[in-house]
Amino acid sequence: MNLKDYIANVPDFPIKGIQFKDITPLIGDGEAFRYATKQFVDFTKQINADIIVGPDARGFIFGCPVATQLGLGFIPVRKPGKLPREVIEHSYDLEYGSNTLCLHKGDVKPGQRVLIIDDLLATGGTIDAAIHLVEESGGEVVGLAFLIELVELQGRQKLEGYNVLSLMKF
Ligand SMILES: O=P(O)(O)OC[C@H]1O[C@H](OP(=O)(O)OP(=O)(O)O)[C@H](O)[C@@H]1O
Ligand SMILES: Nc1ncnc2[nH]cnc12
Repeated sequence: MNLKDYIANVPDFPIKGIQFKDITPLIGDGEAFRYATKQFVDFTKQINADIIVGPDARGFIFGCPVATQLGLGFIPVRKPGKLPREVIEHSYDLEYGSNTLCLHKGDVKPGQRVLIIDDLLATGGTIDAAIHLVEESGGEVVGLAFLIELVELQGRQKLEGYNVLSLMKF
């Protein structure tokens, strides 16, 4: 299966100059969604992760099915004002703006083997923030998995030393 057939390119969204990669055709197709999830499940087994972390919001779409298929927990990393208990937070820039991500204090346990799953790696700001939060909690980031990597934006440079999987490169 060629997963690229299920990604729509949308020029100038959300602002002029951005080539937005729309994943909704992929997740709207049962076979394509299952195929992508299977790649993530195989990677999770291979690196022996014991918990999945996913950034708000598209990281939830791919992280949750992997967690349920393997009987692992899922921990959300969320945008500000969404998590009800005490959080730790980290701010970052992205391709179109800046943001802050939050993680409930104590959700990731010291020594846990964490796989972070997100839909897309662009500048790497989001994943870098998620890594900071997991490591500040004492978790060990044993893998980073993305559906899409935007190679020109060089997000991978921020991820040296980590085990990175991307299912598609644009
Ligand atoms: O590598 P980066 O430059 O950080 O960009 C990648 C991030 O950007 C998008 O999320 P966005 O913040 O747009 O939020 P959403 O998932 O709620 O749409 C995408 O889902 C990644 O999380
Ligand atoms: N070009 C892009 N397409 C979709 N999501 C993104 N997140 C950051 N850059 C993106």
